[in-house]
Amino acid sequence: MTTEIQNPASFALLSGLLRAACRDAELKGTLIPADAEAAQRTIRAVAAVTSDPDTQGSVCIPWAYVEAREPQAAKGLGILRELGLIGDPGSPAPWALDAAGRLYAARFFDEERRLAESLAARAKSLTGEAAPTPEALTLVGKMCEALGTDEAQSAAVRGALEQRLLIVSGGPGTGKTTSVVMMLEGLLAMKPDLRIGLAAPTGKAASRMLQSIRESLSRQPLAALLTAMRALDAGTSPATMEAKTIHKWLVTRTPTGEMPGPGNPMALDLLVVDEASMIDIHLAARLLSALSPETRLILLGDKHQLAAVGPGSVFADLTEEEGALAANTAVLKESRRFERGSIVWALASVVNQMGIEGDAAVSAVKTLLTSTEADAPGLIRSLFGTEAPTSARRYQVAWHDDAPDPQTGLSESVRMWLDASMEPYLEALADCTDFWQKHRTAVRKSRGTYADGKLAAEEEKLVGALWRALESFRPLAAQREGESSVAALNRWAEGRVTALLRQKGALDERFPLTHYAGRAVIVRKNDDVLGVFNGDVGIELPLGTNGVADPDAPPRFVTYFGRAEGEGVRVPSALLPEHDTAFAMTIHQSQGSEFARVAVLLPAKPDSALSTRELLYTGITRTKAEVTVFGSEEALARSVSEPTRRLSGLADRIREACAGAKDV
Ligand SMILES: Nc1ncnc2c1ncn2[C@@H]1O[C@H](COP(=O)(O)OP(=O)(O)OP(=O)(O)O)[C@@H](O)[C@H]1O
Repeated sequence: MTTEIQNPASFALLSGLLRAACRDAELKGTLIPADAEAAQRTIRAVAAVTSDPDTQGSVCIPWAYVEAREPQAAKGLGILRELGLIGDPGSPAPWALDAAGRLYAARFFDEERRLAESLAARAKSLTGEAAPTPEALTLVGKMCEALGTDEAQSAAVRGALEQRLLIVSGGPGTGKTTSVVMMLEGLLAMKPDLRIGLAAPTGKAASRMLQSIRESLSRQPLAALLTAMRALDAGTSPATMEAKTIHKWLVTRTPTGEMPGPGNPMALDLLVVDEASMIDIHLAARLLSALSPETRLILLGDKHQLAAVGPGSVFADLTEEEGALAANTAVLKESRRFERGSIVWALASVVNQMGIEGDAAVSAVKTLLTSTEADAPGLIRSLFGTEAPTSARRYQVAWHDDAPDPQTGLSESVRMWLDASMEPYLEALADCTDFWQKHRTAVRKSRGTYADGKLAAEEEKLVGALWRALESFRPLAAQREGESSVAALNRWAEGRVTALLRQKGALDERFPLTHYAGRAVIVRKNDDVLGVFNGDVGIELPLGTNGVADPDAPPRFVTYFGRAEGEGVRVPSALLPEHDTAFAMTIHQSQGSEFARVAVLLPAKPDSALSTRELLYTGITRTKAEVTVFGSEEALARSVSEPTRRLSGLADRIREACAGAKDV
């Protein structure tokens, strides 16, 4: 979200510094007033560019961009250079101008350069002892053959053995996890005591990767990895495997007792990073600086997804076609989730302008979104020459363009969608509420489960159904606040839930309605002790009165976090780290999740800089069955035609660093 992007703040700080230095020079008489005026105008142009929503999240500003806004900027630039405020990269000046005319806050330039150098240093193919053994190569070759992998997936799997740096980009269901499992098998065959780190920008994504590896292993049993996982579970493995957020890895002390960093790398042979498109330039630079040049690094992500909230577009820069890291990059295109020829595959392809571009892509998206199940195959055939897959999952798509009303901030069609999607949730909540009311005074344990085993099992079943109902739908919005926003969706959903509770006499309105049974929440911070992570979604349940009802005490709640396997986790709501209501979430927050019914709310203002191709792509690819897009024709057209514009010189820096990199 624009307000969360940090780099304009840092640019603003620096433009303040520039301004102060100019004033100082003017006072000292080293600048004549006309020059001072030119310099000030230039600084104003820089400030305007950095606060422009179109360039937010950028790491640098092209000088030509500033000049376009302030035609006399070249003169001002000269003055600022003379004052020593803008220098060549590497000079002590607070601003740096690179050879391609990009203006950087010097700290950003330095980060970009350091990141590029460490990537380049590990980009060479491995030779000598680190090179893959013929046995390991044969092993992965056989696995790929048995699975029938295509060239890209086979190259990715082989690449993990042959290189210290591997970047794998692929959309949902393109086989990233399956490939990682085969890579681990091959690497464990070479080194049975492999120290494996799994990392992701969010705790939820990190634990999901471990879970996906286990699930993938159950589909495709592999001897070395299965043995290692079993031994890991039993605590007897020579190998190690741990999943944590990147932030957590960066504060986990190494055997030296110090935090990892330059000169004190993490004690790992391999680090696999998932959801790498969510990593900003600061985090990427920190992560690379804390890795030994010997550690293998595998970055997994989807280059078409939204860029990080923070500055930079690291993953997109690394996977640039014909970029310097092309030999280290594999792009997986064959999605098993959205099969070639299916409607979501077609939509994602047109949004990403693959095969169809420009205005044709805009009109194709509109036609596809308004097609019926009967006419979609013919349409897809005419657009792509592709037949609908016979085994494809059935998907439904729709689009509504009615405007939000000022009172609710939602359009009528969004409200209807939400009401229909919430029906099973409200039914499940009604069943739960009846149960809780019936057993109001039954004795409960600290986390709200009933002391009586039979009651506990019955409640777990009802709560499980409530959880599944919540996980079956999710409205996703581009905006947090205002019209067509997460806040407006949450207000509407909250109204429905509280109305049900009120009707059942289960709402104590003497107290503020911050907590109530059935409230969906999303955790904003990791808490390792409680075992909940940033991005985890839970449902508040009443804690009960434990047989001693105090009529004046405010009701207490626990938050239930469902798990794919086994019983959910219950955490007293009073202990929860920072969290928000989450019947709806931002498209940013939805990365890495999927739901049967998805609504994608485009920004209400058609010219909003939030409407980007990456936003629409990320939103529609969260679906498992149905996706409905809500937004005006203008907002939809802009979302298809506007790619995210993040300006950075990382691809150039990597090219320079690779050209100068010595053999590792
Ligand atoms: N080469 C292949 N041939 C057939 N099926 C495959 C192949 N590779 C992966 N699959 C299957 O495709 C499905 C999706 O694969 P996988 O979970 O590895 O994708 P992913 O890219 O990790 O997905 P996501 O990260 O979006 O969950 C799985 O059922 C997997 O078994």
